[in-house]
Amino acid sequence: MANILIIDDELMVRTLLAEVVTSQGHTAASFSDLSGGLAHARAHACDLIYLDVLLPDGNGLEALPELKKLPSAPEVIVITSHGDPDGAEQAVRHGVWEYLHKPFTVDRISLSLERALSFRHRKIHTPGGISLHRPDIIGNSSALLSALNLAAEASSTNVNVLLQGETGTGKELFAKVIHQNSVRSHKPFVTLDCASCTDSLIESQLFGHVRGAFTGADRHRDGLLKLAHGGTLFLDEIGDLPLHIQGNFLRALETRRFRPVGATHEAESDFRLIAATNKDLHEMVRLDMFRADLLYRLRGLTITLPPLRRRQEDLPLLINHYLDRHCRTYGVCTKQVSGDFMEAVTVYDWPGNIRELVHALERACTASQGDPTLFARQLPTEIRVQVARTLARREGEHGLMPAASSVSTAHPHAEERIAHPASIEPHVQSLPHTPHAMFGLPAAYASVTTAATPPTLKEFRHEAELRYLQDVLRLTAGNIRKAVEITGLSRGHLYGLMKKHGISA
Ligand SMILES: Nc1ncnc2c1ncn2[C@@H]1O[C@H](COP(=O)(O)OP(=O)(O)OP(=O)(O)O)[C@@H](O)[C@H]1O
Repeated sequence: MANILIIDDELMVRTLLAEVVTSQGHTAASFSDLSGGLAHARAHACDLIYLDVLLPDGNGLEALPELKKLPSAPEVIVITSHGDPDGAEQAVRHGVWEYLHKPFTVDRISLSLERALSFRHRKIHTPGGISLHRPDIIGNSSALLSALNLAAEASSTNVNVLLQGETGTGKELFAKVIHQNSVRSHKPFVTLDCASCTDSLIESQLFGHVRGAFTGADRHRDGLLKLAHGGTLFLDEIGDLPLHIQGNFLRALETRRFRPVGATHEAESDFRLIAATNKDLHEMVRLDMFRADLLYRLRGLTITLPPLRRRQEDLPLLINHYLDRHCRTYGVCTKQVSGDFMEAVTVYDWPGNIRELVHALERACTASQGDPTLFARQLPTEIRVQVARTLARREGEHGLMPAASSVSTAHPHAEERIAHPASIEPHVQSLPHTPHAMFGLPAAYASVTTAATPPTLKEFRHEAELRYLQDVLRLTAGNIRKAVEITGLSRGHLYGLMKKHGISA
């Protein structure tokens, strides 16, 4: 049984809310003004407060900071007038559980009450907050955990969710996890990538069409809104939703009613919306490319996913996870990563985020074949080019490279097996290369992006191979046994390459 406080100046609203609350076995205390409600909240522990915005003695939203600090930390449902998106937005920004538009139905109140109390129950009974089942979302950085907390909150509510973040940060993954953890999990999760549909197609994709609605419409077809009934509609790249459809979609979002193309009657669907974008929707609103009222609606709860470069502490976990997966997929031996590999992935800024990391690991995995250790040279060339440039820039700025030992490693054993640049410093002090430059990238790298005629891939490979062999032999002081161990080549292959490049041990 929960204790519910109702603060609303309309008798009808107080009566309706109190009836629903008590019919579900909870207690209700009602007040028509803010001061009476606040006094009650200070004196009695509450689980949930229904709070009207416009009250005779003040604005309910202004009382939110005090209500949130109450020892019982109640959930708050703000009651706003219909068609007041700003009030709704403000309510959400104040961290309230949900907002209800007047007039509301008994069903709507019951549903929101049930969800708010179930959220509270889980919050109170789960140490450290609400749990979220997220086997596919890897990482424990604080930036990711903040996003996961919001996802947990989103999964306990029915509010619209807007996922923001650069490409490859996991927006679709989060959308699925929110759906899977919600009460709608047993219903469909329906996806539409707004960027991949033509303007003419997107309307019938969303709303469906009747037979004969347009040339080629030879039969009635349900749209995605309908298919998502009871479940979740995930609109990816919502910034690409054509302007002329945004109005109809907004209406569907507000009323859960819409008209299929060519139909005379409206259809209904109880869908929950999760939208994603990597565009700046506010800027699009400013440029009249996106409707402001739709943006307000979308932002019931906004989750911004951090780029990988802001959560580098997750790299070891992500690398382990995906290396294991790729090794299983390709049936190759389990891989470890070397210090220079970790350094490279830490220095690189991953503009394609986790998607790019996943592909880079896959390529490294296949490139390394039977070698149990991955080296930086097995990363895609573009990544190594960027790493080389960044390191060179840093060297220019600071006069020296960052210490290799400062780079975290996922596999300390790999470090033991592979001569760590830091551990061979005495050998190389007199050499023109710094330890990093030894296993850095050949000079041809710079010309790839700067020269008028960049080297061919063959020339580039040749130089990289030569430079690598020279560095390994310098590092091992010409010890072929050690060079074989480092390179992972057979003795015969190593000698063959040395001969090709005219190198003697
Ligand atoms: N935290 C994570 N843990 C493990 N894998 C992740 C994580 N985040 C994303 N991924 C993986 O990265 C890839 C890209 O993720 P996803 O498609 O969800 O990104 P997105 O932000 O929706 O990208 P886009 O904006 O380009 O559509 C997927 O393979 C996904 O499984």
